[in-house]
Amino acid sequence: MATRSRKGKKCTVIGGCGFLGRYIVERLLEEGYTVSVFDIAKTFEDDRVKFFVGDLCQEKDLAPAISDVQTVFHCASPPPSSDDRDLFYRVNFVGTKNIISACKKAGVQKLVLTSSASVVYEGTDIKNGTEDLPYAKKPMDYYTETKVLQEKEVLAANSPEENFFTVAIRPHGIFGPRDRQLVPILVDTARAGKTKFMIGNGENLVDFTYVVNVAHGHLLAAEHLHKDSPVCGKAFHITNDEPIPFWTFMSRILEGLNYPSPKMGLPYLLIYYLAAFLQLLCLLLKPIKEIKPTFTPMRVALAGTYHYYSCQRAKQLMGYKPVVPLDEGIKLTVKGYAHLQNNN
Ligand SMILES: NC(=O)C1=CN([C@@H]2O[C@H](COP(=O)(O)OP(=O)(O)OC[C@H]3O[C@@H](n4cnc5c(N)ncnc54)[C@H](O)[C@@H]3O)[C@@H](O)[C@H]2O)C=CC1
Ligand SMILES: CC(C)=CCC[C@@H](C)[C@H]1CC[C@H]2C3=C(CC[C@]12C)[C@@]1(C)CCC(=O)C[C@@H]1CC3
Repeated sequence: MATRSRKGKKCTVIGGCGFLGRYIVERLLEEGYTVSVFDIAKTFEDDRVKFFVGDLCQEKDLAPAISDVQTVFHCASPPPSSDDRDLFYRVNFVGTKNIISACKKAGVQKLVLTSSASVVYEGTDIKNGTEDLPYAKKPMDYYTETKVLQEKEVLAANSPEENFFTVAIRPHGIFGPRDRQLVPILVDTARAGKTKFMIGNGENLVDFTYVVNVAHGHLLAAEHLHKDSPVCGKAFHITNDEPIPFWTFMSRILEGLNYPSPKMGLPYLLIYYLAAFLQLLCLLLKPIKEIKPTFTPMRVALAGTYHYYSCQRAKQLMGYKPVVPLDEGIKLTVKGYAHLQNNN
């Protein structure tokens, strides 16, 4: 009993120096957990946290970081903007198999994976999609392709007979202060004068999820992960439960940072096929010059289609509900990015 209670509040966050990972760490500390962080790069200091710097692609690096802990949170991934197929495969697929193997050897009881709602997205409308939707047969990019492989691996590893329980959390469009993808890329796009027009008619509803709600969903999942729990071996959408027109959300952020927001829409299919052509051109020119287009087919699809998800399963099985409403999350985010304000 002593061993179990001693391990009970000890956990490791793999990818804990990242945008979401650090919020999970902060939430765990608030809840009285003993927290270790494993990451390939240490990006912050906190005397309450034990840091392990290593590469999850090397299973031997993992062992010291997960020794004597009950729960591992795995939220490491290469940035979705990367186009390095091999990196995605090594980190998200092979690396995740390393984590499963290392957890089982170390006697870790719970593995909480940060997956993505995008694992069912193929660039066409999804309205109030449930977790029962099939995995994307034709993922739109390498990132999504390896997130599908990763989630399948983790859920299949759920093994009550080995006292090893797994769960996958599927957030979508995570935003908040310290984000490295959404707001910084949006501001760069605005500064390049590329947000004069919106893609599509601006009516498509999308889930954007304030980061504290995602961290909250991860802790709820860990707390409900135990023998005979209906949570084991399942995926859960975690959203703000407030789908919003994509360009309304973007305009709120842009105007909050004093950038002009798009007023006119361009035909979605025209921009999508233009983006696909540009992607092919960049591929052909790669041996001569590396060009990274802002509007990739995936981003155009995300900007021009409906994609919002039901979190009913998380509400029913984990008692999930967002702790920060969307409007408040947007205000906190704008405030957190004052340094990116338009001063012209
Ligand atoms: N940002 C978003 O909108 C969404 C993100 N996700 C998922 O959430 C998770 C966290 O995403 P973010 O916090 O946005 O990413 P991030 O890039 O801020 O954090 C990822 C962390 O993983 C670490 N990492 C990468 N490769 C590693 C390796 N080989 N060994 C050890 N550590 C490594 C990085 O150093 C970084 O600290 C990812 O799994 C991502 O797929 C899911 C849905 C939406
Ligand atoms: C069209 C344009 C240039 C918009 C600027 C914002 C975009 C960079 C974000 C809008 C939706 C975001 C998003 C993700 C990354 C950043 C955006 C494309 C993810 C692909 C990140 C990883 C995931 O798991 C799914 C996310 C979907 C939404």
